[in-house]
Amino acid sequence: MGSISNPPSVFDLRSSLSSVSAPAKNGDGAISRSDRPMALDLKLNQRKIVHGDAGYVLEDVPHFTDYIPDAPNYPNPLQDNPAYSVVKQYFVNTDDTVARKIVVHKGSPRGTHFRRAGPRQKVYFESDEVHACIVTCGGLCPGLNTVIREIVCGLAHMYGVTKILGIEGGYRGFYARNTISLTPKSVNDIHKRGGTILSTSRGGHDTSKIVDSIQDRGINQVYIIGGDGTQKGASVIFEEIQRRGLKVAVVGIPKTIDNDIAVIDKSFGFDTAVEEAQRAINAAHVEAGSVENGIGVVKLMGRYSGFIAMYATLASRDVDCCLIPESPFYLEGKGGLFEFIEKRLKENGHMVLVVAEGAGQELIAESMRSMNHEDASGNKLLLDVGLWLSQKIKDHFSCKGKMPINLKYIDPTYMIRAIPANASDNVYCTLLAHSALHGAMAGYTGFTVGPVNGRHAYIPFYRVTEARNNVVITDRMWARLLSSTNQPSFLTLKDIESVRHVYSPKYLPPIKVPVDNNLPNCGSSEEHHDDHVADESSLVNQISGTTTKH
Ligand SMILES: Nc1ncnc2c1ncn2[C@@H]1O[C@H](COP(=O)(O)OP(=O)(O)OP(=O)(O)O)[C@@H](O)[C@H]1O
Ligand SMILES: O=P(O)(O)OC[C@H]1O[C@](O)(CO)[C@@H](O)[C@@H]1O
Ligand SMILES: [Mg+2]
Repeated sequence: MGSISNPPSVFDLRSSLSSVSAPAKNGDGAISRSDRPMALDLKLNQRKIVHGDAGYVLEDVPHFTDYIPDAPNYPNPLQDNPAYSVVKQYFVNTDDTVARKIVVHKGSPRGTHFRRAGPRQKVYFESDEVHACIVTCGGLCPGLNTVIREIVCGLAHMYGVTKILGIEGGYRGFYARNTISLTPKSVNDIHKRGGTILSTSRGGHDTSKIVDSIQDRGINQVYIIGGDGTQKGASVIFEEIQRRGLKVAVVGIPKTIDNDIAVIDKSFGFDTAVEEAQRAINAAHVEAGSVENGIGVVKLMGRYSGFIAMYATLASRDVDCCLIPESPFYLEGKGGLFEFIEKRLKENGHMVLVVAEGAGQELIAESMRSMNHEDASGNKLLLDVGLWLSQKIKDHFSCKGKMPINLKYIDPTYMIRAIPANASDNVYCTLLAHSALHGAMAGYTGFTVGPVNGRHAYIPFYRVTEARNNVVITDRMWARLLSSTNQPSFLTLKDIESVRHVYSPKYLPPIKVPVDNNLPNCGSSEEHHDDHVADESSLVNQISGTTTKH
């Protein structure tokens, strides 16, 4: 496939380890601790990067043979399976890779690629040797049970695996709970239920206790379903397993209702959540449209990323304003939210506002002077922006001389994630589960599965854990939203330039917030805030829209 380069932080494990003399192994095929060569320790956890012609780069995932050079392999039993053996080219070509970027220019380098997911001709487990386990961590997401079901049924029906354990209650279940046996019969109907039959948790990641439990139980395939935190946890479990020289495949299946996992096209359950959010937005629209100066406020999930709010808004077309964590906003003065609400009420007599739970946190902190609480996993605990914003709007319009309003606040947050997956998410979950188990059977480990530009791929853990997927407010999708709602962008040209250069909510420049500590604030809405005065330049016009919404 091309030459392998060795820049300082990059090196090819397979070629380097082939020069390490084969160490002694214990009964389960693992290299015993005392016999493990130093070279192995030093070369573990390095990235596998292969360079090819014309700027081609493969960011490969680890394989058993990287640290167990003489791991035996066997023909894939699928070749004798009547359902699959008739499929032309059922097995993936070992050289198939998936491009990270598909929009390219003449002469641009071929760029980063990932190994294509799917069944291989050779497997590194015999069917009766496999002892798999499945764990779900983090928050709920539609489709969790479908993924569990499809891993169990896929392993059983395609590879004849009979030993599959469910780890209950997330990571801490490895060392603090009993396991449950999973069979195709016991999981048959679970995709019709929301939640996870294995239950889940935050916190409790104790790497050595988890790996001890895996080793003690003789587990050799670990399927870990969860979000960004879970994938970080899976990555350190994999590192420890590799350090101990165990033949154990560690596979991450990305789960996040917020759609904030990098590289993959979309996370499962996201479409279902967006669909369910429509019901709340419809209710807000009906309520707002049935009274004079009605305002419907809907809070949707999205801790750091506003994808659910953005897509729910775009899908609904009833939303007048969408606020997300990535796009700072302000309330008072020219170009502020209150001015926009007043304008829209005068034009239409009602309006709907969708706010992602992570939006406006700095504004709330400013007026409440409290923040920085964390959950068991270390995630920031958010202040309730929906309640806060509703109160602020009510206070503003209750001032003498302002128009009377009728505001209804709808908070469907948990309702959009505690439901079963819709049809397309269910199919997507099947593909994820199959990609995961084909990869584990083929000896790959330390990877996350997911679609990249429509093709399923094996992605190294570091790729999905080192950055978060955010709505890019200088991209066309956010511009589409702004032109659909015709809301102000709340940004100056300077802000736009800053987000272009360093895109991440935590790097957003501090926004000058009008003083709003005294409730209710009946200050003049004519007050000018120069930092936010809408600039008439073409860029601002392009993203803020100018026409009236009906
Ligand atoms: N950096 C980390 N290293 C090891 N384990 C981690 C790390 N971050 C999180 N975890 C563990 O991963 C599990 C899930 O993390 P978290 O609660 O952040 O949810 P998540 O996987 O990000 O899902 P969600 O999308 O619901 O937030 C927890 O048990 C937590 O202890
Ligand atoms: O209340 P819990 O279970 O901690 O989950 C809430 C969080 O989980 C998510 O759904 C996913 O991270 C966020 O949108 C939300 O902030
Ligand atoms: Mg998370």
